[in-house]
Amino acid sequence: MAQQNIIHNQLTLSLKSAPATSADLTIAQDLRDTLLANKDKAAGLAANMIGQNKRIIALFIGPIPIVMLNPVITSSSGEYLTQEGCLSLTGQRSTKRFKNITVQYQNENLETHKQEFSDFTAEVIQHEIDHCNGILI
Ligand SMILES: CSCC[C@H](NC=O)C(=O)O
Repeated sequence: MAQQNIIHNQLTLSLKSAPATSADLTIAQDLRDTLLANKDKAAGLAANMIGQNKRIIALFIGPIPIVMLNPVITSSSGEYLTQEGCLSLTGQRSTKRFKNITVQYQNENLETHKQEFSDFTAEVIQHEIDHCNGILI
């Protein structure tokens, strides 16, 4: 369980991540620790940003760091254009996002949840799921 370095290699970050299993819970803890260690500059992280190609993301919902394994967007609405940055890249880039999303994921106890998110939280989740698919802004 420890904070890890954020990687910036775009070739590595362009790989699609594999499904997460119960064998990957240490990665989930490391990702949460790394997010907390970067709380002044990061809203969210994906596991491939710490060199682990597994479908795990972490993000702040208010002050609370939330970890999601195998997140999938099951519905979305309200497309808009926005500008985003990324800890693994420099500068800001334009990207399309949805204002409202429904996400199915497993928590760190491997329990399945289905939840709706909106606005900035939804934007961060979309950004991190893109990372799981090897997509950078
Ligand atoms: C608005 S989405 C921005 C997400 C970004 N994290 C990188 O994966 C960050 O700045 O935390």
